[in-house]
Amino acid sequence: MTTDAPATAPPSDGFHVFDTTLRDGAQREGISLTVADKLAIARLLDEFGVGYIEGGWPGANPRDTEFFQRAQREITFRHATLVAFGATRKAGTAAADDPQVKALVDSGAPVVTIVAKSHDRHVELALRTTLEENLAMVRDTVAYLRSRGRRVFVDCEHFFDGYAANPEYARSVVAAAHGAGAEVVVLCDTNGGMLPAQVQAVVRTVLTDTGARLGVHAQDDTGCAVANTLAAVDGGATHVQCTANGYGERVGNANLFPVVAALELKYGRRVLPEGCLPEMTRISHAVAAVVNLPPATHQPYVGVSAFAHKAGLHASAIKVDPDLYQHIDPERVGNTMRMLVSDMAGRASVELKGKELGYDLAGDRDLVGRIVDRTKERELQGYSYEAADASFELLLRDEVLGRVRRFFRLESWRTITDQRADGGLENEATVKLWAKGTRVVAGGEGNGPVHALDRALRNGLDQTFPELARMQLVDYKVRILAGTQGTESTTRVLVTTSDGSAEWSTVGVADNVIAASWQALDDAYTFGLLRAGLEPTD
Ligand SMILES: CC(=O)SCCNC(=O)CCNC(=O)[C@H](O)C(C)(C)COP(=O)(O)OP(=O)(O)OC[C@H]1O[C@@H](n2cnc3c(N)ncnc32)[C@H](O)[C@@H]1OP(=O)(O)O
Ligand SMILES: CC(=O)C(=O)O
Repeated sequence: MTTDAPATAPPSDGFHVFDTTLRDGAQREGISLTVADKLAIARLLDEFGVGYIEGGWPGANPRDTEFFQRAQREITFRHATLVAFGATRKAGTAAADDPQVKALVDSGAPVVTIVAKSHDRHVELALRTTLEENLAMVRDTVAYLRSRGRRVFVDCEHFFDGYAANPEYARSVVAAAHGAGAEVVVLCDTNGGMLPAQVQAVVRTVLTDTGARLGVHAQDDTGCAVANTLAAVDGGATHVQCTANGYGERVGNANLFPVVAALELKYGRRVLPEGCLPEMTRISHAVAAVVNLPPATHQPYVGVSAFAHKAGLHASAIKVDPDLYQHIDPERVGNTMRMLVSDMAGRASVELKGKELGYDLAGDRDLVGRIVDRTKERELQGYSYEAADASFELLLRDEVLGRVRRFFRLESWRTITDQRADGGLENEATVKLWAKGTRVVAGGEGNGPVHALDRALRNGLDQTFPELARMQLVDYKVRILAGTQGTESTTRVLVTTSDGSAEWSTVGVADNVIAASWQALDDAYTFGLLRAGLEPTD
């Protein structure tokens, strides 16, 4: 991939999806990527089918320099071209003598993006040079990189603010870059303060005035980065710079996923290779896992809540046709529709949820009505079934069967916490249970009373149900529901359990946190045993 030979440009009508997660995305507070992380993200973005991956700023730090060396050795890109980012030469030096520019060539990346000042005030205050010298810096750097066989994109920093202050100068920077051989001149809303109508108008005018191929790079400080990116496309831009999940400096950048989905599904523009769009949800979540941030649940298109329906009225229409309350079929972006059951549910919500869980409730109005009523009663007591699918499934199952069937029944539990004089705490629990007709008494110790209770329960049941060994609690949340009553408040406990191949969530509600935890644990293991294919005997 390393080359000093002339690079081949893509077809002139080829729209560019340019990803800068590894450069601008990494500028987000809280993200710190290793080289291995960057390689993993580059692979994911290539799988997703973006055209360009800006990998970082070679020469600015050893990590980015190493990334370019390793990416070209270790990754066979199927769709993407690797891009190195840097700046125009320093004022008063030749581009060939500027170590920063040399590092861009040495990176071996076939495409280089250079950031250039296009706002006169920035040239004078930040660069501390003349307007004419800045134009020369742009021309020289582009021409030098072209002479070394690189395709060049120029990011005009603060373009829209600069255009508002001095349109003639901002335009002259675009013309200088274009004239020197830049393939795309990217108009940047660096401070993120623009609104869509402004962006569209400026892009359209600059396109007419300069004839340069234009791109857009929008920061999200007004919450309009995606809209501004699409407005630029409306104005004639054919290159969009985005980041996965909108990661980026300050509040972030234009989010790659809604931008690409809008271009493909709303504009009808093919910007990804065939078959890549349905990978979108998986890729978004996988990138979040690598950067070690939780995936945003309410992110458009790819969030777990993007197609989750809670209101009963919505469900009743969705039962007839999902299109009535969804702007697209979620499968087109690899997501799924989900029904949430809560006290806002109606019969249709329960029927659809039942179907999702494998129960055909259609045609039994009384049964569905009983499930709705029971759900609403329990929600009033503090249960929350939208976050506890497994507990809802047990409730539904009990109603369908007309009675409660379980693998084990509680006789009693007890926990003891000892505070020792040396400050240490000891927690013990005892459970008395009935399972398969046998009375079981078991104890357990733990680093808290709930942990001890969980251990006691498992100690009591592990001989009878060896399947429990595969299950473990992966999350435990407590919420106090009636805050005004202080320590007498009702407590809701949500537990998430995993058997290594799936996770499920259960809920318990009681005045006492340990009693609420017991209910959630009871549901968790009951559901797990059902999932393992066992039938309750009791
Ligand atoms: C809008 C954006 O997000 S652009 C991307 C910004 N990304 C980053 O800054 C991350 C990586 N940056 C770095 O590692 C460092 O800032 C480096 C290595 C690039 C430079 O570090 P230093 O040499 O110590 O300089 P420092 O960061 O203090 O200042 C930047 C210098 O670049 C100059 N500069 C800023 N923009 C440009 C430009 N478009 N063209 C040329 N020079 C520029 C500044 O005037 C300043 O020059 P000076 O050193 O003569 O004062
Ligand atoms: C180039 C860039 O990151 C910006 O102008 O915001």
